[in-house]
Amino acid sequence: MGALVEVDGIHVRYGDLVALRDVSLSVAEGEVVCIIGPNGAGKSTALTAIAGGVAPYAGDIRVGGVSVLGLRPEQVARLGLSLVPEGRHIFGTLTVEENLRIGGYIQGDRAAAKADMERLLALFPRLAERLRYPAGRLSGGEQQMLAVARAVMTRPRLLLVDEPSLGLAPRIIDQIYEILLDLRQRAALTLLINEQSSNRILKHADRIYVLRGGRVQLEGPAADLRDGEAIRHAYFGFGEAPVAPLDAPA
Ligand SMILES: Nc1ncnc2c1ncn2[C@@H]1O[C@H](COP(=O)(O)OP(=O)(O)OP(=O)(O)O)[C@@H](O)[C@H]1O
Repeated sequence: MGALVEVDGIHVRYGDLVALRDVSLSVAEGEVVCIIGPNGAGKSTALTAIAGGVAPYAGDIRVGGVSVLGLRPEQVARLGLSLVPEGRHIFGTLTVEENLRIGGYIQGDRAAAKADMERLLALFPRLAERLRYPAGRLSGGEQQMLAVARAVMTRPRLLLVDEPSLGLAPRIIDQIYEILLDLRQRAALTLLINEQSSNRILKHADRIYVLRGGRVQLEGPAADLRDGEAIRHAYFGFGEAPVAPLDAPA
């Protein structure tokens, strides 16, 4: 069997702006793959394209061997994919429990959804303590946990997560990653994660793609890139002075 996700030379534009140029990437079943890159590199566009939210004008994207071109996002979701978008998009006026039920509703099987919710709440004790809170009152980290938990309630085999660290304290980011990696084991999840900075990711990912200016500048096993030098060059451009340390806030 081929890779679970195969992105094959895609080009994406918004009007006159070309956001992705000839981007190819793949994610094998069970892998944790991370796309890193600065603001505007095209990371969100890549995830959105895989999830069927924006159509490439050239190239192909296959999930589980099926081309997603021409499919609506809900049809792509049925191939076993769930996207946790940047900014989380939880329903702020609904309770934590209601948000999770929506994920379960999408899955369809009520008994299985109930069992899933119980298992997930054991993994997310902070959510379990706040089941009846309006989700909009949760902290940023708790909202991120809820967004991940809700996505997992749809029983995906592939979870796409757009910048899970954004705006969160280091300790909370570590917790989110612990949970993501735990879910990878327990729920047999394959993960494709966008991040702006690389230090945590190099610890957790199997493979890395560096995107800048809409192009893949570098790809490789995280273990080969740990010293950070190749990533710095790809991230900032050869011959250009780094404008900020990789992990400095944007
Ligand atoms: N809906 C849209 N309409 C027009 N331009 C867009 C749209 N979405 C993204 N862009 C542009 O496409 C380029 C890539 O954006 P994208 O959000 O994919 O980058 P990113 O790497 O995810 O950046 P960030 O880390 O800031 O989210 C940027 O120049 C952005 O302004």
